[in-house]
Amino acid sequence: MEKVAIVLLNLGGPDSPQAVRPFLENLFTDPAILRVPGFIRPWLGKFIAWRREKPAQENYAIIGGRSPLLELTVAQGQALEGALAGEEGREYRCFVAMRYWHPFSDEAARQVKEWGATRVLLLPLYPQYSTTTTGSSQTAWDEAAAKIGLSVPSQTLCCWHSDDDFAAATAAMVRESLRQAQASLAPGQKLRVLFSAHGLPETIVKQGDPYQWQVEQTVAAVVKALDEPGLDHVVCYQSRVTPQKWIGPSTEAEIERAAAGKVALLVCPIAFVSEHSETLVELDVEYREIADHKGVPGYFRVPAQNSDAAFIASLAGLARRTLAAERPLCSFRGGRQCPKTHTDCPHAKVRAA
Ligand SMILES: C=CC1=C(C)c2cc3[nH]c(cc4nc(cc5[nH]c(cc1n2)c(C)c5CCC(=O)O)C(CCC(=O)O)=C4C)c(C)c3C=C
Ligand SMILES: [Fe+2]
Ligand SMILES: [Fe+2]
Repeated sequence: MEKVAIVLLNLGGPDSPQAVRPFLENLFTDPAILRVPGFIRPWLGKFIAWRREKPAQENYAIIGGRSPLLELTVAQGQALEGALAGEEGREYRCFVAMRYWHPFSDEAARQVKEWGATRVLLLPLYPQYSTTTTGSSQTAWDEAAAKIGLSVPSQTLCCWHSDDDFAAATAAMVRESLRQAQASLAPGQKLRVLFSAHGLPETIVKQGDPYQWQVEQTVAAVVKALDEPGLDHVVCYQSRVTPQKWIGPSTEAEIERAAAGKVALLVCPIAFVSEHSETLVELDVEYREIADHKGVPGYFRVPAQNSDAAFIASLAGLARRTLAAERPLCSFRGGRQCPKTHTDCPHAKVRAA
């Protein structure tokens, strides 16, 4: 019997107000996030975390003082186990490895070893590859696996930005939200879909990160699956947290543009597949307030995928095809071949500057 451990890689989030500061310290001392010389990073990272603690705590306070990410990721794992169950000769078990808060990679690697996995599939819950997310998690996993002495064959499902089934599952959710939004708007009211992705400092994209290009591929695939001729839509970026220039247009700028044009908005989070502080607070509270204040004639949001059955089925298909090597395998396996630019991956392309 083959025992396949599917390790869900995710960001993690604080589980109490006291955890916000150490969570932020873990995030801002990650070399994939804070790209400054190593001797400055611990000091600068801790300083930025100290500065960010209060606003972040205030955000988490709105959703009960903690991130919902762990529960939602565990539920996705259970649903995925259900979708993969019953295969002859193979048993699947899902594990969760968070990058910046518990359970960390070494906790997950220990569990995988104890379970007696004969094979590992790393499944990042980020549809698009970024050196700051999947790349960073892969590095952390490799270090943890080496430390724990877990040495079974391992594959990484590095990115799935334009997978047909993922795009169809997302499009079905957008279609349902479009229908609800249109039903509550006055006849003839113009509506635009904002596909809002987490932003990234522009320098990181210039260094070869394929994230922005992959976000655009996701949006193109979802719009194609939606099949709504003439759909007014735009890709934009939210959650800027450092003073550098981040990729744009920003979601806030798009809200202002919609207000000026008297266009209603349906906002669809496109780079993260669970609800979290940036959907529940930034999109649902902060941006909604801006939209109301500026006079946007309607503001709606598409829910995140969470454990939506069609979405989970798309992950199951991706996992099966990757294990069977039917899906073009990314050269980014084991974190050794293209950890920096990821450019030699067959399904990653750096966006032209
Ligand atoms: C330079 C800083 C950051 C980069 C680069 C970055 C990239 C990045 N992040 C996500 C997804 C999430 N990030 C989340 C929280 C979060 N991210 C940063 C900073 C950067 N992220 C901070 C400081 C925080 C903490 C919250 C805050 O201070 O406001 C989350 C939410 C986690 C939760 O709610 O539990 C997600 C999700 C992506 C996809 C990405 C790059 C592509
Ligand atoms: Fe982030
Ligand atoms: Fe890839």
